[in-house]
Amino acid sequence: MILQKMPRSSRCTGLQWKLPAPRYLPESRNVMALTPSTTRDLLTRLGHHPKRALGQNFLVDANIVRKSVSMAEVGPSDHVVEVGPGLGTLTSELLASGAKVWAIERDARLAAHLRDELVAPAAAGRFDLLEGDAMEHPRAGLPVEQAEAGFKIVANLPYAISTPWMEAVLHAPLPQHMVLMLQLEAAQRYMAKPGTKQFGAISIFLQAAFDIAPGHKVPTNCFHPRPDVESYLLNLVRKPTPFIFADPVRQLIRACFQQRRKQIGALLRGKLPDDGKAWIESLGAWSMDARARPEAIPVAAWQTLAAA
Ligand SMILES: C[S@@+](CC[C@H](N)C(=O)[O-])C[C@H]1O[C@@H](n2cnc3c(N)ncnc32)[C@H](O)[C@@H]1O
Repeated sequence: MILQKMPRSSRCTGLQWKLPAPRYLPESRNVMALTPSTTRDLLTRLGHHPKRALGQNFLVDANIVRKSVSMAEVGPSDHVVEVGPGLGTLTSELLASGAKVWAIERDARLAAHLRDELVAPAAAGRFDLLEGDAMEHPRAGLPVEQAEAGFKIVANLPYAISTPWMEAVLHAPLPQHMVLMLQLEAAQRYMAKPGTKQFGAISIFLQAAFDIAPGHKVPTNCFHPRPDVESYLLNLVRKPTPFIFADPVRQLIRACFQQRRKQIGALLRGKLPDDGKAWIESLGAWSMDARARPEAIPVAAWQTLAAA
């Protein structure tokens, strides 16, 4: 499905975004407006029933699609990773921006559809599709040299893998920018501040490397079929000096949050050569001591644990 003549007004209630003009793929072979009914028709034509296990809730709102691409400021020189292109809705808009897209899709039927529809002359050489599991290829097969030179990620993620996938992505080389559709609850955990119930290991790993730019709640009627949960479009911009936690430190932090009501002094006993005493002393800079609970300790303090 190639998008054209997208409606300017959002079908989703409550969203008042200033939108760029729609962009088109000039050589489209199968022109179709993006609406719930055209999406249903396409699924019928493909004989495809959305799979709950693969989180197949397809975007049916052109404004959200355009907004995702414009939030990531995608342009012709960009290399963009997309996880789960599905019917190719977001992919088409990414390609229309002139970017090179590296996508990974697990569903064989959808992958075949994408190969048929998106290897259009307009996108020739700019669409690289891997059929497989994003947990095995979190960057969709983007070559390491290209990843090091710079890339972005724009995706409507399968919600079931969002956190382990995010953990995998938070290793070097990091994307410059990520715009991700997520379950609202997951987004709230990623954005959580210390001292809140949602603050956890993933909040620390993510916020050490990325600044959180303004995002948006997305209503369930922007998808077909409608998901049971609320969604959020998360906008993440890599920090000028991003911090990446080494795996052993991540394990230690995760272990601390598994007993989040315990005091940090007790949690680190036997886990570090000096039982973490020197690091705990350094928590004084944040007016904390051995009695602090993991959820109260700020991201900057956790970063110094790497040196302990
Ligand atoms: C929420 S849908 C998004 C589809 C499309 N991008 C859209 O916005 O309409 C998630 C997509 O991810 C695919 N998917 C699910 N698990 C996956 C995995 N482990 N690796 C790669 N793709 C996966 C699904 O088949 C589906 O196409």
